Amino acid sequence: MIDAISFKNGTFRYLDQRYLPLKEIYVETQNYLEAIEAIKTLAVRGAPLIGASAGYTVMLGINAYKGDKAGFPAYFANLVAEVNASRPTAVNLFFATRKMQDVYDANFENDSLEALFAKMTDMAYKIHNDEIDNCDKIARHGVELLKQDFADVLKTRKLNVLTHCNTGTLACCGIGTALGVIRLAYQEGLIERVITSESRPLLQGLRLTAWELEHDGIPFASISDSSSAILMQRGMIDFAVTGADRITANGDTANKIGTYAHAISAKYHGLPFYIAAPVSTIDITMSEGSQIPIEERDADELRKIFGTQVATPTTPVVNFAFDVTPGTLIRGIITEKEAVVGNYNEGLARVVNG
Ligand SMILES: CSC[C@H]1O[C@H](OP(=O)(O)O)[C@H](O)[C@@H]1O
Repeated sequence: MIDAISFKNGTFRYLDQRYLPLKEIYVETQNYLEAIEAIKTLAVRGAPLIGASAGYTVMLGINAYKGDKAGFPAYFANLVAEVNASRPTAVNLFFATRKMQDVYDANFENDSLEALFAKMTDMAYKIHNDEIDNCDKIARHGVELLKQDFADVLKTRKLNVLTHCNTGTLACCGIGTALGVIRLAYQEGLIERVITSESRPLLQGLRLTAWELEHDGIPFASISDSSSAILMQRGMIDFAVTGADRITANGDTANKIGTYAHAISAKYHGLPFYIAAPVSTIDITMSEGSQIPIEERDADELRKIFGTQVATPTTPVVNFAFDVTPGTLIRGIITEKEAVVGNYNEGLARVVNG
């Protein structure tokens, strides 16, 4: 499996995804500010991977602390605030720093700093390992839902699936969320071909998902984001499944920009649209999607294509990195605990609190 991130002997190591698929460049750092920059610049990206990286980033910051116990609370509070400020939409980041905060809250008073840091290190590894395990469970629940929804079609043929952005090992630590469902479905003979939309402007689909599928030998074709409607119209797509960065209590889902357009087109063509995501992506403190902070990124991400100027430097740009798909457009939200089909307020509360 691709080694997207790891943490060993106080060093955070990551595959810099900005250079994929043409170059595989690994970076090692013990500096938490460098790790934060890697998250900000999408050198490491993908909601579950951002969460795992945030846990390790907190560990880098803790390991750099040279003061006494009395000074640690203020240092730790600032460290968590800096990590939380790296990217606003993927709730997994805040889920991870919350888990590290919980270990601090439960143990700071009675533990030495050394004992506390050992427990926080364990938590950082747990966050990462849990996301790896979650992918396998999500994949299983997703395949069972596909077998249920396409029972008749699967008697005579395999399915063609659209996915957006990258939700594989590069984004999720394990086999992936949406791409994990696709990988297992392919292994079990359900999938004919994967359609990967390029995911402008940073091309996570064209660069990263294509690289992972090519690596696996799974049949696929890449398309421009605006091509999904004609492929649906021509019967070249049977369903779509994507990941998520934040899912609110009613099932509204923030994901890579372009997801909403695919979901509208799927609805128009009568095709099911699924979301695959771990429970760490569900934020039931938010009742609906309009509350989700949507990251706006630098205008040059559109004006340039990987360093090549394609628009004038003064071209006005609106560059939302995510959009929100209403739960009403989503057939099912597939988590590691179960696939929630409709009635999201009740079902998502069940998987979060259960
Ligand atoms: C399962 S990864 C979730 C999510 O993260 C990606 O965003 P980014 O590449 O900006 O980190 C994309 O929205 C994926 O679907």
